Amino acid sequence: MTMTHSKRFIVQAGGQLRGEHRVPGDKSISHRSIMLGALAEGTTHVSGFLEGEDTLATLAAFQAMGVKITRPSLEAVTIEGVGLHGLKAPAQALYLGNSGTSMRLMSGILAGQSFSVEMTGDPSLSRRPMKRVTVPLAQMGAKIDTAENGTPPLKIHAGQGLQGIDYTMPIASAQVKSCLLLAGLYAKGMTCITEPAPTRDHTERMLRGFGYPIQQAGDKVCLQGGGRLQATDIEVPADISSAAFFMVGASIAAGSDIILKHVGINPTRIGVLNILRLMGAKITLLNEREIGGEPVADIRVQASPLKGIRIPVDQVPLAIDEFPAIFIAAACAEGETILTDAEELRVKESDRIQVMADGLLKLGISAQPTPDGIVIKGGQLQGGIIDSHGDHRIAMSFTIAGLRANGTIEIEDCANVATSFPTFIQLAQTAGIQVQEQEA
Ligand SMILES: O=C(O)C1=C[C@@H](OP(=O)(O)O)[C@@H](O)[C@H](O)C1
Ligand SMILES: C=C(OP(=O)(O)O)C(=O)O
Repeated sequence: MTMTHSKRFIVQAGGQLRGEHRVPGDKSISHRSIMLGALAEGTTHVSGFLEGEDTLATLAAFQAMGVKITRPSLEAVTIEGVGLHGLKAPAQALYLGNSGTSMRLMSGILAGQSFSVEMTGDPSLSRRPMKRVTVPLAQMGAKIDTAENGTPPLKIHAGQGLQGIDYTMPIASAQVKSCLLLAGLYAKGMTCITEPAPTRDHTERMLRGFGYPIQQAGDKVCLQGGGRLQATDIEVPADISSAAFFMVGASIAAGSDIILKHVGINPTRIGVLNILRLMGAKITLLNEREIGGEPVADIRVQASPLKGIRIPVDQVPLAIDEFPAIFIAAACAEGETILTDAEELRVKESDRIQVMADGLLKLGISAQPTPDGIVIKGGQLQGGIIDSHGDHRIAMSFTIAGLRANGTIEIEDCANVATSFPTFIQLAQTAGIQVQEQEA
């Protein structure tokens, strides 16, 4: 399969962000709503679902395994759960597109099935490391074949009979933690996962929401296999990872004043908010409330001068997907911003350290990659041509950069923005960015 280069964004320099806007539903929660809804007993109704290519890949995969899933409207999904043991062998390999979350979490679920199944992905997903899940799953008893270097496709063999595990993760990864907890549902005995640093805890919250007991103490989370999930209704909040582009945009563009409605502010997801505040951003949380076990707020962001900082290492896992946007804030800040302990950025949809550094250099900003981070010196952004390498978050970050550039920015290979934020261009235009999308 060849990479699609089918879309290009053209961003005119300048502008400011105004108004009240709601970005689409949280991607992590949307994936999990399909997975847990499918494995539950009874009918789960989801509202606020992210209609993105990644989450639709998860949805289609469960349909292919015999789960009846309907969509009464674009953002509403009804899942008729089949119970933990009701999935059926799909007729062919499950194609998961660009979505690491789908493949890693589903490998935990599929390791517990009585049928064999193969998972494949696009060229980006086919380069991503899977040993982080296949190694501990093998310790639980699973038999999984990968390509030679531990990358997809993954072939999961039937009926291996999993055992619980007490596993300390070498990397802070919510995908690994979630994969093993989901495998733990099928395992004999207890499965316990210890994380080296806190990561997003949607799986734990949602398992509880589906009535599954979870024990948590400090950095360790445990569950006992062999229980059942009870269907529930899920209201998905707006995705802070999508809101992040507009939080940075409003901070850097003079005169901006924007409100982002109904955004999930789970403490394990608000690294971007904490980091921007440390840089001097003016961010106010309004109308804080809790919906379906997740904290939510409207986020007001007003333009304000930013300064470079050394990013606290404890914030790194809490802002892991927001760094491309944070790097644009750093490029507009006074002084140097230093990021360390973030080597994980090199194995996302692209090498986000190198690809962002290359792009920032093209726009006249000094950006020095290091093995586990980057040093960015704020300055005047110029116009230029950027290769997003098919990475949605790179494409959206350089769109926001246009607000502070002194020339037109052209961004290549943007089709994958639809994986997480299919309405990005319309929302960006409505909010005040002069951006056009072209077929390339
Ligand atoms: O669990 C999840 O939903 C996710 C976890 C993170 O990945 P890692 O677990 O690899 O850090 C994040 O980058 C990804 O976009 C979504
Ligand atoms: C890393 C990301 O997603 P995934 O791992 O699901 O591909 C992301 O959305 O930035």
